[in-house]
Amino acid sequence: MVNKSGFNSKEVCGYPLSIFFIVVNEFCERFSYYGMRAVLVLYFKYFLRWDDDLATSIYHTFVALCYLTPILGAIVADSWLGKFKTIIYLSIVYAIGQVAMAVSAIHDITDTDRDGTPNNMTFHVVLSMVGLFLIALGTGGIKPCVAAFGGDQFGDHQERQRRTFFSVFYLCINGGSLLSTIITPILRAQNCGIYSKQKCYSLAFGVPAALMVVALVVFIVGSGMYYKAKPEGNIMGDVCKCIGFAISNRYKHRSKQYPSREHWMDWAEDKYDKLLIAQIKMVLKVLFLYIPLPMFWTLFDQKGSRWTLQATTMDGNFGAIVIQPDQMQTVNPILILTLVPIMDSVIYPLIKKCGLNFTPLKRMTVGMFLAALAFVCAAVVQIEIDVSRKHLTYFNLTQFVNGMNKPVNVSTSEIFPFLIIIRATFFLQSGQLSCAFSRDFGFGSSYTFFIPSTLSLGSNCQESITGAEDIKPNSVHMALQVPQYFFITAGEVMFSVTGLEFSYSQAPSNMKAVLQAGWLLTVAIGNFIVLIVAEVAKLPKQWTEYVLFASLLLCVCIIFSIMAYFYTYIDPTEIEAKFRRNVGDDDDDKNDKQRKLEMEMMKRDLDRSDDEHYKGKQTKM
Ligand SMILES: C[C@H](N)C(=O)N[C@@H](CC(=O)O)C(=O)O
Repeated sequence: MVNKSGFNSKEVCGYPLSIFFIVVNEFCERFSYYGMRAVLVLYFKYFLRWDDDLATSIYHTFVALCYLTPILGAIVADSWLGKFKTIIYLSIVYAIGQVAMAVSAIHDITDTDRDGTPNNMTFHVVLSMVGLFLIALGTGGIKPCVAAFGGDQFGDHQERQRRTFFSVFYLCINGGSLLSTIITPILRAQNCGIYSKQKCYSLAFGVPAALMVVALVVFIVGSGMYYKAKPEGNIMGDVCKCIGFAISNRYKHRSKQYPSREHWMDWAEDKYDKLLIAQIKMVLKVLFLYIPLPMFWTLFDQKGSRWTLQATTMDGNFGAIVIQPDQMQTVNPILILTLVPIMDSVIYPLIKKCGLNFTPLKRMTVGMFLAALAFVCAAVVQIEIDVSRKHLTYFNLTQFVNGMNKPVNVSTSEIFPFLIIIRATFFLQSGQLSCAFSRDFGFGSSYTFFIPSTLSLGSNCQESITGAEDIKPNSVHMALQVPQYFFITAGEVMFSVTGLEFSYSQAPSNMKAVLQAGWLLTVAIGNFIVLIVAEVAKLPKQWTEYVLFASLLLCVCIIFSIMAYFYTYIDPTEIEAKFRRNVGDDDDDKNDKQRKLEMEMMKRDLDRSDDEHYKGKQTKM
């Protein structure tokens, strides 16, 4: 197949062979990212010994950084290295970051007294922060490049195949996320260590690190097959310069003696191309609409922090299997994989059949509302938990009272025979003699065991050890989190999937990446808002914080619906074509005056947005 730039690529069933490598790369990379992210907040809390607030703050700072760096990646790729090299270099940075995380979680490195806890916590904190910074740089930097690089592999005649590629790409993201969110919490729950045993965070970070190396190798293997477009120049820089010039020119001509112009961007006309100005106006219109959006992400991304911490105080025993608190996050990709097809093939067509025009902005508004509802559910669950228990912890706190007149060493290993139940085996040792006994634990329970003075070490001590329950096991079941996951994921489908499509359709051809970067920026800001609200509000009860977030999103949802009502959909391709016809056509026999008149009319059209409508009709909201 020869694509638009004359590049000859191998094809399989009408698809460029090269996309196979890109899709596998994405699967492994998302596995790596979501796998590491799933256990991150618990690593902060139980390995680094941070409190819930600090763990939540650093978690959201990290996520925010991951969504800030795409701008950097897009600039580097477009104006300097090109997408291929950017992906390779930043993937190496990313893999190094993941390895640093895995090493930072090996407690034996600094566990000089071999009691299972690190003795130099600063080493672990610094190494993990460096690791997280490199991961944020890597994952964010390649984010805008990989999907676009995949899109580049298709020729103009392969529109249908390109669309299918993006669907498969999205499925790979969620497939990778689903699998890793199941696997890494299992790895994290194991005990491992050289001298003493600890929860195996090193393995939970090590496997994502290995997957990132696999992602890189797969991408490099496909190297000879890719179409590698040359960097197109820094469009983001051009946009900023043009806006900067419009503002400074407007300021220079602020005196009344200068006639005003229809739009403030028109002040850039003295230096910049009219087409570029028209394209920037389209982008600004959408960016203005983005202003309330971060609040959605503020709630959405708390799945990995507050909701996971909430799950640690709940009972994960589902009969045949025991679900780890961090594994509850898998409900999101599972629901995504089921809800997206249901929405597309049943719900939306049904709404259309009822005669309702469920436009993208209406869907996004409903998505916000559903996310607010999810937090109301989270608040109700939290009240239930607070009523059921006072001491909240997932990990079993166990202490021993030694009735013998000699010191006894106690060590433990937890066994998960395919996650059937949490069973801990304790080894008691004094000199050469030892014995073992096992107990089943409920989630969150705490026990004190009594070692009787008559205990005979060296024989079976299963029956001799008695225990008293200090803290009852968590009684509120993790299944109660399913409604909040359902609403937040339904919200994600309506808000995020629609929003991405909306941004793409409303962006001028050369500025789709700019709008994608703007979209990702809303995610970053949303994560910063979590920090600000949590810090400023400092609410004593967790459920009140959930209610506060739900109320804030509800207010923002109302503001967004009003803004959306006044938005009129445009068709950027048509507007661009009109401009090109008029600006670049030297053979045109129209005289300058007439051409100028037409240009003015089009500009007015664009400013008022009353000639182009969503799907050819006047569509508000
Ligand atoms: C796993 C999420 N449901 C998902 O689809 N995430 C996307 C979009 C995003 O959050 O950036 C992804 O990881 O690319």
